[in-house]
Amino acid sequence: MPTDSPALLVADLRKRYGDRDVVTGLSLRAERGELTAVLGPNGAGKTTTIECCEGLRRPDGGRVAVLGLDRSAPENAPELRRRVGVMLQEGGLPLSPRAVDVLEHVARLHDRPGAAAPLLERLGLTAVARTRVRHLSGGQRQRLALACAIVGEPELVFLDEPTAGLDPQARLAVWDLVRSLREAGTSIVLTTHLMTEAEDLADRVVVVDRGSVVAAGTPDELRGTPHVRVVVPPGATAAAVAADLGSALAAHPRLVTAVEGGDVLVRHGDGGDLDTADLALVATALTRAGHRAAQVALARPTLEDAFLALTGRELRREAA
Ligand SMILES: Nc1ncnc2c1ncn2[C@@H]1O[C@H](COP(=O)(O)OP(=O)(O)OP(=O)(O)O)[C@@H](O)[C@H]1O
Repeated sequence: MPTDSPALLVADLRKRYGDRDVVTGLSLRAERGELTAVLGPNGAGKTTTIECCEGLRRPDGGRVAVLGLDRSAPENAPELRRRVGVMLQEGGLPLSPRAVDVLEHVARLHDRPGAAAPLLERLGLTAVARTRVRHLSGGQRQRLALACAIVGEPELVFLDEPTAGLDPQARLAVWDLVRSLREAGTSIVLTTHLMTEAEDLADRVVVVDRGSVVAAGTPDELRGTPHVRVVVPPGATAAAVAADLGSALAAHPRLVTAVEGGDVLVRHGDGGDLDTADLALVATALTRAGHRAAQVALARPTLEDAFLALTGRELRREAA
């Protein structure tokens, strides 16, 4: 069995529902011991992709290798069930048993499970441990589903939108747990449409839009470098301010001016970081060009900005 294989390798994955192509040649790689976030708007195909990786859906094309094992080979299924944890978006929990019984049942399916009680405590579920699943709130069920995914101490865990619908306190508890799993060396593949979740937790982010990967890298790589953002004052147009600023900065050819999203951005032509000295240069140039009312700031692009730049659409919008 290969030991240097990545936690997950997806190559040219394709899936259609009826006559609709939902995953259209998607390839990604998640390294062992890392947290890989699959980030994309609602409907981008994240769940479909992850369910193909979990063995819950049969792809129409492409290959999936999990921990170096071919996902489509039936003989690998028992081993993958032991070594991989899965948290489904809808929970997939039986409704009649009590929460603790579900968790202990799942734990017994694994070779070396962790203890149920500390996990319930960590996820704020101790008080409802003896409550039947059907009487748990949506957020409590979701946390129980997370507990079930990790109680077997799997090498790789798939978390499909683990914090969707949770209140801020429960969300922080889940993030905390996910961080400590990652620190303990578990490989994690997490889908999310929350930019902050990807930004704060992930070693690497795979950005998915309309069924394929549009970018992949560390959060820093995807965000790009700090730039100076000029908010155009009322009565002026971004194009006019950019043109005036470009002329005023002509003595500094490394500073490149462009219009983006209604603002004027100044970047390093060679891709380097801008600093406060560059900010001062831009502010002085704006004053010289007669745009004294413009607001200038050193800005670090967010993943939201990166997504907008890549797709021309906002992350929080439904995929068309
Ligand atoms: N079983 C199904 N039958 C038909 N269409 C489906 C099915 N499951 C998903 N779809 C459609 O496929 C597209 C991708 O859905 P998917 O759930 O994979 O996206 P997603 O990125 O996970 O979105 P979300 O963040 O909302 O969960 C959506 O348009 C969805 O309506």
